[in-house]
This record gives sequence, structure tokens and C-alpha cells, in this order.
Amino acid sequence: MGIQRSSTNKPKMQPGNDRSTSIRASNVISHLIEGGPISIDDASYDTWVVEHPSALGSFDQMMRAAKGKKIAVFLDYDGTLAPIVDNPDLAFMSDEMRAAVREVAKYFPTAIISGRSRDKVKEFVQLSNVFYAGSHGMDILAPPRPVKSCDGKHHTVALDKKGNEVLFQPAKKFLPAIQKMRTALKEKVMKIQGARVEDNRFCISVHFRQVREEDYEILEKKVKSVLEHYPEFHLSWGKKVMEIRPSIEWDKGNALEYLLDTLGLGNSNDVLPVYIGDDRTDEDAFKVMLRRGQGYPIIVTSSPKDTKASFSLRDPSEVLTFLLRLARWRKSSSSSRLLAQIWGVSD
Ligand SMILES: O=P(O)(O)OC[C@H]1O[C@H](O[C@H]2O[C@H](CO)[C@@H](O)[C@H](O)[C@H]2O)[C@H](O)[C@@H](O)[C@@H]1O
Repeated sequence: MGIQRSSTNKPKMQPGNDRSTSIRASNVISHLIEGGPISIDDASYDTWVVEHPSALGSFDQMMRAAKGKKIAVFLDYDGTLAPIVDNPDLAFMSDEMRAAVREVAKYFPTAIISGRSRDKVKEFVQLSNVFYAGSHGMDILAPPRPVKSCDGKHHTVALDKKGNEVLFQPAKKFLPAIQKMRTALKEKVMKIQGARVEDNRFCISVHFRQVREEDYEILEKKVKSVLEHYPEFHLSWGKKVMEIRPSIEWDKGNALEYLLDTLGLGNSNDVLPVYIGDDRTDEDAFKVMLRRGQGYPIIVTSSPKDTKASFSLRDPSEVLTFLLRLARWRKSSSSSRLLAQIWGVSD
């Protein structure tokens, strides 16, 4: 583990950069910011979806290939389990979605991997049968299975009070600096109407969804002027948000592998991770899945986007349908297995 990069890595903010903006109507820069580059030409969703087929349309095929495999489910929060809304404090998931996640987690090990703080995402999700990874995977509460530490330097592993869960916080040493930076950022941007600094524990989000377009540039300058004093941190761009985090080689992809390890599935050839996410940071997990040659990376998007995902879902309502089908599939295959055992036939 070491310093990854110390400066910004994305172009300037531009107006109209919501990921839901149609690629046909938008400029390319806007997609560089929120979703990753895609060719300027009229790449329509219909063309794009051929390369990234709908996980609903492909469901039967996916599940046929999953037969006999150990499925583990990984879910992003904002834009995946909850729709994107103006006020990040009000990004609630629906009761239906909660019930669906609960149901899925009954049958498969399930983890939520979010950019939010672990406490915040738990507060939103309110489920006790899932694992939570906050701060883009830099704060994980997982079961105490054999832990494969990366290099033993940055990693802090501690048992919780009950001794039955392991807290993994590879960026713990950065906390004092993060707190100082958060205070500085709040002071700097407080006069910009609509700007909002969110405490995500091991990272900081500076939101500009409610900032006037003419103030984007000054906001970006102010944020960068604070970041200059913190060379061990870097800035990345999400959906109308600037995210500042420690430059350690740890992202949602590492978190996915860490969770697989702690779930005892790390070395298993027959494991099949299903990862659903909508954001640039989820691409880190998709890359890991591609490298491992395992699982179903599923992107949530309603417009064409450059992605490593193999499958797609349009929006959280399709995520809901997918999760319900997944749970139902498992339930019915367990009942048929049981019946087969009772009747002495193989399924
Ligand atoms: O990894 P995630 O769970 O997807 O978290 C990524 C960021 O999500 C949140 O911001 C986004 O959703 C907000 C609520 O819908 C929206 O207002 C904002 O514009 C989006 O960027 C969260 O507030 C951030 O802290 C997370 O980093």
C-alpha cells in the first residue's frame, strides 16, 4: 500500500452533468465528470445495451450459469438502492427496497459498499443481516473470518465489543487530517450558496447539486486551495460531488475482495459475486471482478456510459425487481432441491 496520487484527476465542473442526462443531448465533458467517457457520436441506449445487456432480460441465463455456485451480493447505496435526490440527508430507500435486500440477505451473504460513512449508510438501510462497508470501503464491519491483511502497515483490525465482528479501517491514521480538512472546507465554501460538505468519516464529499452553475468554478478553486495543503489526499468526481479521500491503494474493489476473504469465499473457484452499482467508484469493483474472472458486475444507468460492467439495470426500481427475482429464484431452487431429496431424485 502507498501513496497513489496526490492531485485532482478529473476535468473542471461543467453545468448539466447529471448522469441521467441523455448522451444525445449532453456534451461529452459532462459525461467525463459523472460517468466516464463515451464516444461523442449518437450512441443510443439501445446500441449500448447490446454490449451491457439488461440483468432482468438476462436473468434466466445468468442463473442457469450460477447453478451450484456460491453467490455473494454486493450493493452500492446512492443511485442503486435509493434514487438520487437533491439533499443527501434525505436519500432514503423505500420500504420495498429494504424488504427486498433483507430477503436477498436471507439466502446470500450480502454487503452494502458505499461512499457514505458506515454509520450513515446503516442508518439508511436499517438491516441487521447485511455487512456494511462505508467510506468507499475504508471502513468495514465484517465477520471475524481469517483476515488476509494487505501489508500490515495501514490496516487496523479490531474486534468489536461483542467480539463477533471485525472492524477494518485501513485509513485510520488519516483521521486527524481529515477532521482538520473538513473544518477548513466548511469554512471555505460556506459562503457559496447550496454547497454542502458531508462527513463520510474517512472521506469528505463536497456537493454542488444545489450550487448555481456560475459558482461551480469558484467552488472548485476553493476546494482545491484546501486540498493543496494535504498532499496525501486526492480529489475525484462523482455525481455532482467532489470526493476527497486519502491516497491509499484501497477502494471498493479491495473492499469486495476483503469481504470475500472474510466470508471465507476468497479462494473459492465456485464463488459468484453479484455487484450492483451506479457510480465511478463502483468501477473499481467491476475491474476486480473482471480480473478474477468471476461474477456479474451490473451497472445502474439510464444512459450509455463507459463501464467495465457486463450487465445493466436502468434505475433503482429495476434493482428492486432484480433483487426480488434473485431471492425468489433461490427460494424456489431450495424448495425444488428439498423436494428432490424427499422424493429421492436429483434436480
Ligand atoms: O457509493 P455511494 O453509496 O453511491 O455514495 C456516493 C455518494 O453518494 C451520495 O451523493 C450522491 O447522492 C446524493 C443523494 O441522492 C446526491 O444529492 C448527490 O448529488 C450524489 O452525489 C453521498 O451524499 C456522497 O457522500 C457519496 O460519496
